[in-house]
Amino acid sequence: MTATVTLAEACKQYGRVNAVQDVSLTLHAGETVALVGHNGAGKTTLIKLMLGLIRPTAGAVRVLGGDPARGSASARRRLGYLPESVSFHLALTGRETLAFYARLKRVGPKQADALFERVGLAPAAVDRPVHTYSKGMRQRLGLAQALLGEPRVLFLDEPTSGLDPALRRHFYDLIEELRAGGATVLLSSHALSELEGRTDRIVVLDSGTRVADGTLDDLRREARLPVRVQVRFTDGKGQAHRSFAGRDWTRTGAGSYETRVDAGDKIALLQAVTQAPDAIADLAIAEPTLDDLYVHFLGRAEAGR
Ligand SMILES: Nc1ncnc2c1ncn2[C@@H]1O[C@H](COP(=O)(O)OP(=O)(O)OP(=O)(O)O)[C@@H](O)[C@H]1O
Repeated sequence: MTATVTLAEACKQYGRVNAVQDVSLTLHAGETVALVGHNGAGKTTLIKLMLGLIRPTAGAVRVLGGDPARGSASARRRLGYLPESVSFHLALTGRETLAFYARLKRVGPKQADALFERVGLAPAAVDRPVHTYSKGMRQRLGLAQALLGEPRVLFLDEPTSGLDPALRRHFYDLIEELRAGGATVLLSSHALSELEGRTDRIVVLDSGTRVADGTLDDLRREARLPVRVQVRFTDGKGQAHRSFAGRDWTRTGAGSYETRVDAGDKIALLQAVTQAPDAIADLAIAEPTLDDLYVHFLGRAEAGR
């Protein structure tokens, strides 16, 4: 895998605030990485370091083989950025706005026009002033701006906040296309549940420090959180089920019970549970969600302080 972004013990201090502390991180071509963390965890600061908008107080940042803060125009053209709050000149139309950014990136108007279709901005809207746009339309325009010049590395700060489910799905389809085309996509988000299955890797930041980094499976293995097994019995004899298959079960509804089991004991429990198939109307296994993992890693970081 080709590394496109490398941070080596990068730090950024604002006065006494350690916005980013000793973060080492490598992103690769064709990889979608989610950057998650609480408000003020340092996500935007980290993205600005990678964009070269600010310089690290200590450590090193390399993007596409160079120092992004030295910012050669050709290197910048290969980066795309969608900021958390997109603010456009409201009197300009969508087409004028994109043409403005296209000139800055030295991209021809044809490519800019093609992007409207790619991000799903309707032709009827393109020549209307931006002040008439809904939040979703502005976000599409923002994304078109970020995609100008076919960037090799894309930084998207809270890209789906405020978007309805259909728009979010369209947005993730686009991200998948970019990833398949070999781009590196880093997106910061608070919307953990929607990231599951949509990113290759998750990086958790807490108070400027990287506290976890891996695939969802890696994080699950590391966290060793219990798996929830839920069973619905064919009869409603409550008491008899509370110690079913040699475990304690908690009633969750009529005939439904739940128990928590270490990931390593899951198969043995399922074997025990399915010994009496006629007694079981339904069975479900709930792996720890990204929300569960996030709470775990933040709690662990707090305990270490
Ligand atoms: N220009 C700045 N001057 C001073 N402090 C700053 C500056 N930018 C960020 N900070 C501080 O650095 C820390 C990290 O902020 P940052 O915006 O990177 O967090 P974030 O994870 O993006 O937060 P959010 O999810 O709320 O957008 C915060 O304590 C913030 O107050």
